[in-house]
Amino acid sequence: MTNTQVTLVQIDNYGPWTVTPEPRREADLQTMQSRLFAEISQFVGNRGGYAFFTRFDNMIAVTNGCSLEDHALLQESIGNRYPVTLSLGVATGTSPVQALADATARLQDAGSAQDETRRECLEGRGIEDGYRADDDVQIAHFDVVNATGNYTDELNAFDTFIEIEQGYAELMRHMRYTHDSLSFFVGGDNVIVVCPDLEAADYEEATAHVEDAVDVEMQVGVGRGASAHEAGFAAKHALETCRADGTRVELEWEMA
Ligand SMILES: Nc1nc2c(ncn2[C@@H]2O[C@H](COP(=O)(O)OP(=O)(O)OP(=O)(O)O)[C@@H](O)[C@H]2O)c(=O)[nH]1
Repeated sequence: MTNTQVTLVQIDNYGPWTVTPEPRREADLQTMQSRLFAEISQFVGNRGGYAFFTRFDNMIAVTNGCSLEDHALLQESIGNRYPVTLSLGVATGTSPVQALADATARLQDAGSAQDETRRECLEGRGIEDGYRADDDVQIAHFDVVNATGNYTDELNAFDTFIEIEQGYAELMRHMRYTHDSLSFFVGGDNVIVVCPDLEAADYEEATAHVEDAVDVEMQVGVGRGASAHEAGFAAKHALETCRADGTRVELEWEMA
């Protein structure tokens, strides 16, 4: 049974900061946001987690394997080196959506994202040592079938972007509302989805739904593991099998 540990990362009082004492140069904001994401991705990734940039002012991470002490160290390190601070909400659950909802509620209870007195909060709890299992995380790695041949080498780059984003938008909504899963665009034509215990039929249904709705064909490899990295790495191998065999869904634990 999955037990996903999810961390909501929120930049403290970021909206006001972007316009105080007057609006800051957009390129500087973009540079800082992407550097912050890189920091969080590296910090969490070194501990087996995955971080997703989502809206940049709010980022979401799968942090199985990261303790609350690790989270506090991340806050301290960012606070020492950047002009902004981070608040973190942490929660766990069999449903990634519910875990994220709980992590969000922890931060919302601590104060508004734009409350200048709410800084560097660390709220919630993670999975205690001794309670981890090898199948705590299920990750599905989706990708558009032959994106290069159908889109990248055929359409102008913006029209390709629209097609890929349409596929992502349909998939993310469907996985959220039908399969209790969190989907994140990670670049190119790839979407990484953090899932509860789903089966092959669920993934078959999801890819068929996206193709019916927006005419974008996807394939998916799925893995399980004690951490996002372990599950995600297994998913990447399963996706390689889709590419090699022309199959649409491969579950790493059901592969020969
Ligand atoms: N983040 C991430 N991006 C990837 C990964 N693999 C491929 N990509 C991105 O996806 C783009 C397209 O590569 P592929 O998905 O291999 O190409 P394709 O044309 O869709 O071919 P098939 O997947 O074999 O159908 C690349 O340019 C990368 O940007 C991955 O594991 N992670």
